[in-house]
Amino acid sequence: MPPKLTCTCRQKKEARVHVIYTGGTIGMMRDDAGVLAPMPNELPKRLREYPTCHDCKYQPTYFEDEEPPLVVPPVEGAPYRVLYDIVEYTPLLDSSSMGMDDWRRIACDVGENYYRYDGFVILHGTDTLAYTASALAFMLENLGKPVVVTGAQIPIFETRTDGRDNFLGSLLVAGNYNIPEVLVFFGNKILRGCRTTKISSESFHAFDSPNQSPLGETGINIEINSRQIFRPCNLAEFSVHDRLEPNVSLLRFYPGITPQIVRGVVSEPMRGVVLQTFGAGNVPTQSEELLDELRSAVDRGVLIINITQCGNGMVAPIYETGKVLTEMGVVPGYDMTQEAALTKLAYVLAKDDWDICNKRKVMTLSIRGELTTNKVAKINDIDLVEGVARTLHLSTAKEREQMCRTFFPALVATAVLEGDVQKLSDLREYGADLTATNSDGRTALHLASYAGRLKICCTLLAHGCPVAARDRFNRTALHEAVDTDNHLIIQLLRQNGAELRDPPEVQAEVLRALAERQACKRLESFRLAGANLTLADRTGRTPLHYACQLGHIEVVEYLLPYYPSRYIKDELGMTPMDYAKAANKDYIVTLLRARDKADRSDRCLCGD
Ligand SMILES: NC(=O)C[C@H](N)C(=O)O
Repeated sequence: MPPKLTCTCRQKKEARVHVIYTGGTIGMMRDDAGVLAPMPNELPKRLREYPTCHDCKYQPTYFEDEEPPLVVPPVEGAPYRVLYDIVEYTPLLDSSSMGMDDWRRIACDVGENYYRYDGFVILHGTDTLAYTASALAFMLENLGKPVVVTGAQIPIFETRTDGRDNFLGSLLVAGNYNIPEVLVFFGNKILRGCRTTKISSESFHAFDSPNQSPLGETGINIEINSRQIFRPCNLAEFSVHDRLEPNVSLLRFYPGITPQIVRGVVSEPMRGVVLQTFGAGNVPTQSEELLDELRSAVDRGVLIINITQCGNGMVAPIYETGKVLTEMGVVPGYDMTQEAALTKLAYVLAKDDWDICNKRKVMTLSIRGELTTNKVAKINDIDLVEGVARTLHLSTAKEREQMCRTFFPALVATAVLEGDVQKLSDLREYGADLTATNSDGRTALHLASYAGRLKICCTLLAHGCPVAARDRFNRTALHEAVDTDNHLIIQLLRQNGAELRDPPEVQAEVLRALAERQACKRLESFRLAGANLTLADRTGRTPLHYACQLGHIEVVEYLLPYYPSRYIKDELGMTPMDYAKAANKDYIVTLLRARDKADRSDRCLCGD
């Protein structure tokens, strides 16, 4: 029999928050010498006695078999009354003593209680709080509820404590806001967990997220910047990834660092290393020995990530001293904090079903909003690709490749139609195949020729897009350029070896129709594309025969220079002149005679 609720249902607007108390200053007490140490069983007991932390008059809804929950006193503007319970860890730890096993324990406890609560608060020491918050952000996959990590600089039992505000603020955020992220609430700021770093050992504003503005702030009101929230665009079920690779390390460069020190860090059994380099990602390049240590580690399969020592900004390949790392296969970590880079590396390396290429790739992508890459900033379409990869839960290289095969042609087509050469190059760099064909067998070059995009045609040809590719209607890019009378593109394609290659009888029919329709511009397009304007149809008649018979003066004038002989006879033995005379096209007869005269005098001048 399920346990009974003390109220028939949750009729009241209540939210349930599960608090996990791991240790840290927030719950510590001072001994006579003023030294702080954790005190087991004190925090939950005392909180019931603090009117600011527990409203003893409120009748909460809870199951008969559980302890009555604590209740946050009413807060103006908060939609829900927050009920909370606390589980206390044994032993309570100063966060300096915490490690991967503790992150795993917290993640699993969140996992086990996930569906019973609306949100979670983790009470934690401040010293390594940013590491735990970052690790949880990666380990809690497809998180759909807030998990707020907080602590204090002064214990909650003391008069000047910051712990009470941090604790209550965290409870309110966890119970009232739909923020599906691991957050850090500290000193009135709501920060993304995997962007956070500790910046002060004394200030109440002990945390900051250097490359990302806060997700919210508390003042008179709680203000949430909803645009900043990282919302997973999928409906996948929440899960805990509880494995982490322990053999990961941080290596901070400093002037004078020796190859031996580098070797000590990157050698067996190390599987991943985060380099904290100078400025925009630079290392000393004078020592080949030092670079060789890194190079051979990468070759052995050690996943090495490059982040900056600077509090602000990101690694970017703008200096020779930084480029050397990228060239040897060190992966840029952009603007990740050291906490995010290390914990992400431990998480990614423990994904046994991902191959090394995929692991390297994921390290450069934002999977929880932990980094900004200049690539993503440069081209929004790639956000789309990443978004779709996340939505579809694509994690293996093969799955991503399949998705890209579907997506890239559409993105390439957009870049082609917009004439955006930069976007096209970005897409290519990102893995798009510019020579690919769609289901109709058409290439990007077909489209660019049709759309009249000369520069795009040049780029595509330079990247090996086949000039002679025929679609399922047997048409080439040259046909597209002819059909749109784009003479510059026709010439470009011809210079690159394009040919019409249509059967002569087909070409002759087309040219006849053009002469009849007086389409001189199109005739010129065909000529530039390599067509022979004197081609005769099945009756032996050329375009000039038809133009003369119909009296199309402009067409006759256009065609004449391309006819070395105007006395071509059709199957009836008739020349163009015969047709002009028979149809009484006197002006054309005059034109043809004038042309004969001019030819004769040309021949005399040449001495023929
Ligand atoms: N303010 C604190 O919580 C510092 C403490 N040493 C800890 O990290 O557990």
